[in-house]
Amino acid sequence: MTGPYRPPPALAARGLSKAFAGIDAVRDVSFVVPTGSVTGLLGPNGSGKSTTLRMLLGLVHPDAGEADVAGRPLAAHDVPGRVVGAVLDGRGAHPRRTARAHLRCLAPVVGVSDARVEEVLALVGLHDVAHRRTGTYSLGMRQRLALATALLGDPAVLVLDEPANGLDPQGIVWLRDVLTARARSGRTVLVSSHLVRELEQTVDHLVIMSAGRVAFHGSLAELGALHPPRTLVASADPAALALALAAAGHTDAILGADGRLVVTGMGADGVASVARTAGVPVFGIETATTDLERIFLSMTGAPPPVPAGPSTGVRR
Ligand SMILES: Nc1ncnc2c1ncn2[C@@H]1O[C@H](COP(=O)(O)OP(=O)(O)OP(=O)(O)O)[C@@H](O)[C@H]1O
Repeated sequence: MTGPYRPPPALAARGLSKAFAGIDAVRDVSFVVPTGSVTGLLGPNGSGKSTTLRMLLGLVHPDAGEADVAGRPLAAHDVPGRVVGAVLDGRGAHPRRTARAHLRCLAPVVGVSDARVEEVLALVGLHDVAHRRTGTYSLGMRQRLALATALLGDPAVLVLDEPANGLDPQGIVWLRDVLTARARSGRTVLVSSHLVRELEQTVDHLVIMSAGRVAFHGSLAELGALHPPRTLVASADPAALALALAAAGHTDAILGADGRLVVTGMGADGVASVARTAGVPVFGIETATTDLERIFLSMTGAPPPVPAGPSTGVRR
């Protein structure tokens, strides 16, 4: 019996490895990027994100492993530029060329017209400055132009390496909207960052890399399930409460540094009910939702990020 047709994943990495001068940059990396998702590739600097993206795009030859885009190697597609668009760094346009001329040059390569050039210029907010030479552009403007270049062929898959670099807070919100709109229309985005906050409101799937390996791969819900929320309870008698919880079959409670009992895997209502039944007074109870940044740091051993500056850490 055959089941319903399932499209291949938008991107698939199978056992990708790469060493430079004998030092592993990426080791046995496997993951899939589901079609229609915004998938975040998250990892500290030097964890192997760029090398992985370049292997997926056929720009770096892996020492071992294979990469597929929409079910086959990118080179096996007739017009690769219509299948995948990439932003690997903010450079790429000749500084003496205008943004419009740069895109018009590339349009025939991916088989689109000048009208599409105007469309992507408008989409990335560069229409009014498209006549200027790109050498006069700010880093954020160059990022927008790089995104316009990647979008030119309206590809099914977008691969973006740290696209938020150089964008101001409004730019990051704008980028987030562009990426989620692509996913809503059934296309796919793989976007890398070393900053959790840049991605956490945008992605539905995550690949977390640490020291060249995959530390986690799955949906945000699956990540959350690995790290259940904790309930913090201020009680006159935390020891009695811990005993009451244990008697109720719940043993995962420890005394926190601030004197509160930290109960993992049981919600505030449940803890309150046990406390009430046991007659243990409780004078404060709160749920500590597991934030993505804490999980990321625990998985990668990355140093805490610098406090959010003007171009990072934007929340809507
Ligand atoms: N062409 C290269 N030659 C030598 N070493 C390289 C090369 N490209 C990457 N590396 C090394 O491989 C490791 C992984 O680098 P990579 O750029 O893939 O990581 P990354 O997670 O993208 O980091 P970043 O966010 O800093 O770009 C690093 O130690 C890097 O120095």
